[in-house]
Amino acid sequence: MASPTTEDHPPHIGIDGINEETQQISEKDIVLEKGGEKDMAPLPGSSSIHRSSSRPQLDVSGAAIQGNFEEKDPTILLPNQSDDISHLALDIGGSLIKLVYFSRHADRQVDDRRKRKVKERLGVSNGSRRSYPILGGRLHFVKFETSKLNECLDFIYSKQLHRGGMDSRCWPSDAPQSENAVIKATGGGAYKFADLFKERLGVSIEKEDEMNCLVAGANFLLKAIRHEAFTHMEGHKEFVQIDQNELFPYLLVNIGSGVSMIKVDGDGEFQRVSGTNVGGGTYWGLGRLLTKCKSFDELLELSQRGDNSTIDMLVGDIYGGMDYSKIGLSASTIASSFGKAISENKELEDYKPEDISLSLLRMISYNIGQIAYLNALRFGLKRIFFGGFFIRGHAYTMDTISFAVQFWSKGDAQAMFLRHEGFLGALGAFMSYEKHGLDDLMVHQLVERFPMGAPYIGGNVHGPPLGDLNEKISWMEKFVRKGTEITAPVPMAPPATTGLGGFEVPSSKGVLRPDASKLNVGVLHLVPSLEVFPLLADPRTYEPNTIDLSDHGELEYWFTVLSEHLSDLVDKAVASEGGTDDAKRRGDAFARAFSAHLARLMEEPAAYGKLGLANLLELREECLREFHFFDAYRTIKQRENEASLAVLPDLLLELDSMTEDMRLLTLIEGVLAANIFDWGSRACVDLYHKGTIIEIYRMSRKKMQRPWRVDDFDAFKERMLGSGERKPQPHKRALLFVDNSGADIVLGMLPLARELLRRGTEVVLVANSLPALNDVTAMELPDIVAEAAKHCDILRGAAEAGGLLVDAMSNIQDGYKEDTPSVPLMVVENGCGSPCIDLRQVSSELAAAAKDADLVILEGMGRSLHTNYNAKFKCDALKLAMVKNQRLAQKLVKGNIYDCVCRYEPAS
Ligand SMILES: CC(C)(COP(=O)(O)O)[C@@H](O)C(=O)NCCC(=O)O
Ligand SMILES: [Mn+2]
Repeated sequence: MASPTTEDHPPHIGIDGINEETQQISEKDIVLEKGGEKDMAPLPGSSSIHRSSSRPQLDVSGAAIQGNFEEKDPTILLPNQSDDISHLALDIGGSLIKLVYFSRHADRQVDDRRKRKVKERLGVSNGSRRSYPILGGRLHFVKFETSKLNECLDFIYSKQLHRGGMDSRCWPSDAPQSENAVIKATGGGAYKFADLFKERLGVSIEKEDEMNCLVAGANFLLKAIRHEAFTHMEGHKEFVQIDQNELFPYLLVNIGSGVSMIKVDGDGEFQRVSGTNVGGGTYWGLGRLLTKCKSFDELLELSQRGDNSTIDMLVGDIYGGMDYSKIGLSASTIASSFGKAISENKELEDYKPEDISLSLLRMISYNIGQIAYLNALRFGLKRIFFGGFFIRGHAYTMDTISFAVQFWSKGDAQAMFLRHEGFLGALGAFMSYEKHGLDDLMVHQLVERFPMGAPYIGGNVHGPPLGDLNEKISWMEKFVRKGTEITAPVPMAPPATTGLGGFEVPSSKGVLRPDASKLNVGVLHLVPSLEVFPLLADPRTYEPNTIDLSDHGELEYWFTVLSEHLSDLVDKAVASEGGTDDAKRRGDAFARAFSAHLARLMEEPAAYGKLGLANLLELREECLREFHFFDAYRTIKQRENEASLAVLPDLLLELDSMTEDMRLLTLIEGVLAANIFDWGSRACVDLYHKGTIIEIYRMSRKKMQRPWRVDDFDAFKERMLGSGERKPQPHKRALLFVDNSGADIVLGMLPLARELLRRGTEVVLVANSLPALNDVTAMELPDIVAEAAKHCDILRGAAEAGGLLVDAMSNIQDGYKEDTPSVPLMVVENGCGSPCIDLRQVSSELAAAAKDADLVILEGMGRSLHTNYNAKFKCDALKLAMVKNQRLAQKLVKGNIYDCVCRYEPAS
């Protein structure tokens, strides 16, 4: 093997991100000044991560939750904490600077009685929280070209990241700066630019060993991020579920300017087993000389149009166009990179730059893939993860590396790539801050978001300062004008392979935008209070999405649906904010941002992780919130609630006059019929022009004849009412995942809840934490229940018992109240703000409520069809929805729009 190993220690060996020049500088800067002592930076391969003690640390003594303990992002008061914590870390490589920084969530101090009552009644515990608190907050990933270091320093300064507090709302920027402010950094530039940081920002760089950081970063990502690792073969990206218990050992191949290969055996347990000096720097350096390209990305983009057979010597060139099939080589396999150049009487100018670029890319990628595999073989490692910014999410590079690994291992080993490929070192440096509390965060406590702005910062497209809405909007306005390519979906060509050997031409074509890799990572929201829903039969195999958008036809269809909804949604959103000029401007920016996301995902569906329909619907809501539209359907919801509450007394009278059997059927019919009030469905919205709310409700009720398309009503009835003389035990506690406002909740789910209460079952209404379309929220529900309770003793008694009526009932005449003890009716928030629900990440109050529940009712298309249709529960489950989309009806239930689903599954 041509590449040197660690034992050789040749002077030219490439360490990721450090070129020869920076290494020389590092040699003299490697001695750290620390109180006059000389402290050597740890050598690569040392076995544990260096925990700084000179760094100010979070002082968690006396820590307490401020305000309400069950806040989604609880604020934790650290009374003994001085404000000089700087959770910013850097990886300053030869070509790129990577920043990871933490910002605390804005405080959301709502004095919410409902939550306190729920906590009291359900005994909500700390859940999986550890003994010391972690701050709810966000991890941001940003990068700059090293040549634009000044921009990076400006960015740090503008956000005051060096001053201690990450978030000017928490730690005012005019707070006195700590004398000894320190920032953790790794990479050669941590040595090279230390003085500049001191001069420009007044901060000292505390150097962290590069290998330690890479490993710590990779371990964190592989354990904490669900869709982090993926395979990439012949243009097809597939996320790999990593079982934490089977993660180690693995080979980490970090491709920076040079390449490091590290055998990782555990947290802080690793050894740099090999490396090669032929890496990203080689591609860029040679490529620049040979093609005159001005940037790495330009060179990479050039390769997309290249044909390496004009310059590489292929097997076919040697064998007269034939395969050498006896040893498994096709005619198109590269026999010798650049080999044709020796036999042709040509000069450099005679070769196309694009062919040269492709030839170089293939040469280097194959070489790295092959060396990586040989090292995996040497140590018996099955998993190889490739990271580093050489890869840049570039499909062809990944395909080439994968091909090499597959080819040489004969399919035994697999190359895997990481979404945060370039941030391993910076993340590791971040992890080296002591007691930030992130080391053992779990997958369900992290939610990744893709705001407009953050991913674009640095490089040639500049994003707005995060959090500044106004600048974000003007940036969106400029951005769409500038980056037109992002709004134009690129069709995906099927890969062209040649059977035995390599690819003829890059199989993963498409436009490589210069900012491509910036779009692949979002902001990690750390929400310590999220938990896995305890009633899932098997959380490991649970997949929330029913519709897998990796099917291109599906993807195209839903993208069209969402694009067509957009102008209507913008109108509603703008109207909800009074139709002001500011609202219109924000509406415009939202539409641009969401369209840009759609275009990006159309081009690369797995760019943000595994993509299902639920993710798209959630992205839309997130995007609205990003442009400060917090409840676009507020007025519509209010109007529909009022209209439905007005007819509720008549409905209850009608129900009470029925037999038990008849009543149960009418109640389920009522839920299905009222689910027609869905402002997310194009067909339903068209219907609303044709009549009043009550007229549409009646029409829908009339069409409810059984059998429904999926009809397990008889089984459900038998469980509820028994058969013959046998009267079954009522359920102890039912969780009702409610959906829309208006008729859906008032005339559908509340009467069903009332029936369960009447039968002695405790009822927990589970509603959204944040608004999404016309879904009812947990904040809104107590008032609706209180209004309904004015007409119903059962609801009133239960709501009182559940602590829902403290305020709302004070205006009811005393004479009306009864003292009969009642099973409680409660309301809990589900932890999300989407029309769908991922039960791997729910609020801790819902998780607590689930502990004693033996019946789950999921209602609506989002929660029971788009997600959870195939979910299995430990307890009885009923899924109720009207299918309000023709294509979904055909695909899921082989039926038609407005068909209904009543799916009952006893405890598994
Ligand atoms: C967004 C929704 C899931 C909401 O449905 P719900 O959960 O309220 O029943 C649904 O309206 C939907 O899938 N709409 C997009 C498809 C369409 O317009 O046909
Ligand atoms: Mn809904």
